[in-house]
Parts: sequence; structure tokens; C-alpha cells
Amino acid sequence: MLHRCSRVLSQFLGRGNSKMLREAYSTSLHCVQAQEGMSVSPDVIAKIEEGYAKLQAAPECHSLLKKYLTKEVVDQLKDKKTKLGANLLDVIQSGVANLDSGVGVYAPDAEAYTLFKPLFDPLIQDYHNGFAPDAKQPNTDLGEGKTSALVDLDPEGKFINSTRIRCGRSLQGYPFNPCLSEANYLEMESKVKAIFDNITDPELAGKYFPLDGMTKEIQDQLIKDHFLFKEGDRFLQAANACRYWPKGRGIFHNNQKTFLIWCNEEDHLRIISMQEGGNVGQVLERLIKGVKTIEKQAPFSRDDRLGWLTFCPSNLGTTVRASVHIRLPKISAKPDFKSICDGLKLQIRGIHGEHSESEGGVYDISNKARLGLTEFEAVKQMYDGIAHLIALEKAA
Ligand SMILES: Nc1ncnc2c1ncn2[C@@H]1O[C@H](COP(=O)(O)OP(=O)(O)OP(=O)(O)O)[C@@H](O)[C@H]1O
Repeated sequence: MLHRCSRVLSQFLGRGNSKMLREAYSTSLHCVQAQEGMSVSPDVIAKIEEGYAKLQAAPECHSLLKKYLTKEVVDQLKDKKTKLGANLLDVIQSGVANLDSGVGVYAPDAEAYTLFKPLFDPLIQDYHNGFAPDAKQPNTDLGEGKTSALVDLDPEGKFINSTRIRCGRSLQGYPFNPCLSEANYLEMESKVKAIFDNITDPELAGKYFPLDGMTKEIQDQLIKDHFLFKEGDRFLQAANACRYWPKGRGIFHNNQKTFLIWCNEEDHLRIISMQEGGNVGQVLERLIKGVKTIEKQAPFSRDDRLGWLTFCPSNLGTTVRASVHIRLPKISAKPDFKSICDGLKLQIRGIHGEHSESEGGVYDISNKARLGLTEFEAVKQMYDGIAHLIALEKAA
């Protein structure tokens, strides 16, 4: 049996003192009793083996999961369990259910990254531009003092609709989605809400809107306007990441909706800065201020090798995805558009985010790698790549 205990500290939360909040936070971390001696049940092992066979038998599947879940890896890992009780099936089930996954794996808790490293390490190396098993994420450098170098990419407003930079953070002391209870979700939400209530900077201050109780109209409008996460993502659902929905989920935003924080979607927190146009420097400057404000009050999980820890290995390290919504009608019509973007280490998505299509010729283009480089370098990768694409478009 897995036992979790946590002490309620609501009497501390909500008071406007960040030191007090931080102390209250750290004394309420979870106590988790290890499950030593418990093995993985035969039916779970059978499902892992069936999953492996399903992937192998699917020619349409090109996920990194399929590439790196070899027979040897299955045999080596199928009977392993983390201290919180997560097994290989928890890691692979989304990619097995969704054969069109690009990555196909999630880490149910932080320990999964080390316990299941024969699967994670080569997959991480492949996704993050060759980040080797002995490589180490550099120290955090969000780009303080350097944002003025990122001048507006599109001062005439011909190509870029909007710019967005987000990063993810996991609250120390809590595992990731599949291992969280309903009480965990609610407790985390109340902790971060107290932190949000404490934001006083006029550019950042705003309000938290829980999903539970939000009208369908408001929710749909926020999604349509690109501010809020979608509901019912089949990749997350199959990863067991949507349990107790909408409990503990929500969005904080300032009045202008240029600084936003998602609570308990894929990651515990997603911190987002966005605005219309191509002024990357301004967007990054606001994100830096926001991240520094939040991290003063909440300790986040960071691994010496993998950097900031996230549920999906594609987000490890910096966790930064810096994107523009951009129209490049001439070059995006060319058959080599994707390979040009690959060469610039850029990822193309549709207008409504991952797994969506372009609309009206607008693409979401961002840095692809998030690990093995600093936060500023990740943003700069997008910045330089987009500057190059705009030059190609102008010349086409
Ligand atoms: N540059 C941008 N301008 C406006 N909206 C954006 C921009 N980039 C992304 N978005 C919007 O943000 C929302 C979330 O997108 P998406 O889920 O692809 O990315 P994400 O937040 O980086 O998370 P993940 O990579 O985990 O999916 C979507 O509505 C998407 O259209």
C-alpha cells in the first residue's frame, strides 16, 4: 500500500509574507513510504509485453518510444518499480495507446528518469540534439540583462502575429500526474493560489481562475484565444494525467493576459509570457520577472543532470518553449520547409498548439530542444531561426 500524508497549512497560506509562505510550504511536503519488496504484478508485465508487441507490429508508428523500447529494455525494466509504485507501463502507456505520438513516454515521478534510464537516456539524447547520458544541464541563465539584444523580429508587423515563451516547473515534494491523489491536486492548487495572491508587481498581478466552476463559454473563449490549455488531450489522458479533472486545475493571468500561469495541466506549473507582435525581448523580460517572483515563494524540483524536472522528457532542462505565430506563405508552401526548420533546430506546430493543424497559413514555430543549453540560448535558438526564416521569405 502506498501511504501519503500531508499536513494542512492553510492557516499560513494567503498571508502576504513570502518567507512565511516558503517555510509553510516546505514543512508540508509529502511523506511517502517506500514500497520495498513489492513487485510488479504479472498482469502489468503482460500489458508491457503486449504494448511492446503492438508498437513493433505498427508500421505507421514512428515514435521515439517505439525506437528505444527494445526487447532488451523491456526485459531489463518490466519488473522495476519506483518508491512511489510507478512501473514501466506508467511510462509507456500513452505512446502505446497513441501510435501517432512523437515521443510517447512520460515520467510518472522524478525517480522514473533514473530507474528507467535505459529507455529514457537514449530517447532524451535523440530528442535533445545529442544530450549524452553523461551530459549535464548548464546552470540556469534566463537571460537577465541580455533581453535588449532580442530586438523586435518584425517591427512592421508583416509576419508575426504573436510571441510566447513558457517554462514548466514542478513543485518539490510532489510526484507527477499519475501518482497524484485528488487531495494532492487540491493542496497544490491552494498553495500556488496563495502565491499568486501575493504578487504585487503591477505588470504581473492578476487573478486565479479555477477550472472547477468556470463556465464552458469562458473556458472555450480562453482556449480559442490561445491562453488556456485544451481539455481532453488524448495523449495526457492515456498517460493518466487527467484524473479528478477539473479539480486542482486552473489559470492565473494578469489583466492584459500577457502573464499567465497554468496550474496542474501537464506540469504542476506552466509560467507563460506572451503578447502580440514579434518583440521577443519584451516577452522574455516579463517571463524572467515572473519566474523570479514565483520561485522566491515555492521550491521547485531540479535535477543536477536533467535540470528542471517535467512530466514529459521533451521539456526537461530549461523547460523553455519560445514560439511565434507566424505567416510565411511563400516558404511554408515549399516541400523542404520542414527540413529547413529542422536544420535551424526549430519545431513546427499548428495554430492551436501541439497536434493541431495550421490555419490561414499561420504556424507555431519554436525552439525544439530544451535540454543541454541555457534558457537564454533556447530563446536565442528560436530568435535566430525565425530571423533566418523571415529573411528567406523576403527573398523568395
Ligand atoms: N506564439 C504564440 N502566440 C500565441 N499563442 C501561442 C503561441 N505559441 C503557442 N500558443 C498557444 O498556446 C497554447 C498551448 O500550446 P501548446 O500546447 O502547443 O504548447 P505548450 O504550452 O508549449 O505546451 P506543450 O508543449 O506541452 O503542448 C495553444 O493555444 C497555442 O496556440
